[in-house]
Amino acid sequence: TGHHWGYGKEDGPSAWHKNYPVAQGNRQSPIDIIPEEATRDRDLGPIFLDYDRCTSINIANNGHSVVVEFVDSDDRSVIRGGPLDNPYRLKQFHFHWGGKGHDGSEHTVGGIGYASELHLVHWNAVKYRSFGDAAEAPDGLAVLGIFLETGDDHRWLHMITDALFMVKYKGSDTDFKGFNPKCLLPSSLHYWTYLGSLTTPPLHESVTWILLKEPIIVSDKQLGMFRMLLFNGEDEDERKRMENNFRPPQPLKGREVRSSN
Ligand SMILES: NS(=O)(=O)N=C1NCCCN1
Ligand SMILES: [Zn+2]
Repeated sequence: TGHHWGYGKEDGPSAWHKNYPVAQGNRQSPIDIIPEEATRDRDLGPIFLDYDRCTSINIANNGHSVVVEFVDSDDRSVIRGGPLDNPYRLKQFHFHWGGKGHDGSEHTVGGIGYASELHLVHWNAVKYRSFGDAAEAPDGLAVLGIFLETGDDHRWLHMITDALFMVKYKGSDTDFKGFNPKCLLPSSLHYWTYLGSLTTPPLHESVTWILLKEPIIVSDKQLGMFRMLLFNGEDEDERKRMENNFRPPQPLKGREVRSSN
């Protein structure tokens, strides 16, 4: 029942438009960011991440990615400033990655991909009464995107990779308390921003994207741990390694990309 979608040949990004026609809309994500074409906007101030009182709940394998969920029943952890008119509440973060030795980011920069991309998903609880309602509104969501580049071990990512064996199969989840995603931020909060969409079905055109220019560095070994996750559930015969769970860049359709100062 329902629309099953994935990242394979038959159910992957090129087929999503059949069940989700907005896939061919005018503000789809991800996109290729061309730095020299981005507008430096003097009115675009800094973003603020007030995560110090965030409350993580669990880590889960939803069959598409690995997701860490947060308590979002009050404004304990929000992103504000920059292009945003309201504070947006942190709801969850998840990753997209490639196969061994292959890039797996969703956004690209000057046509170049990164090894992986971290998405911190926030919703506008000032204007909307639930994440679901916000997800269907043009100013409902704000997703902070952080690129991951391979190099040295990331000193805090092990807190996540150490938990991945507990969520190997689709539909599995385990407690994951006391994790503050502030430890996954690069040193600079300079960013690009543009109006786009969710990069997975239902592909709602409700996201103000904020992409940090500076990537974080993680090791090949740490990234390899994500590839031990499986797309399939424990009850299914076929084992499908979770990798290449990214949508490729979509047409810009005349949109402006702005750059922070
Ligand atoms: N990759 S994405 O744009 O964040 N897509 C999402 N879809 C479902 C809800 C959370 N985010
Ligand atoms: Zn995502």
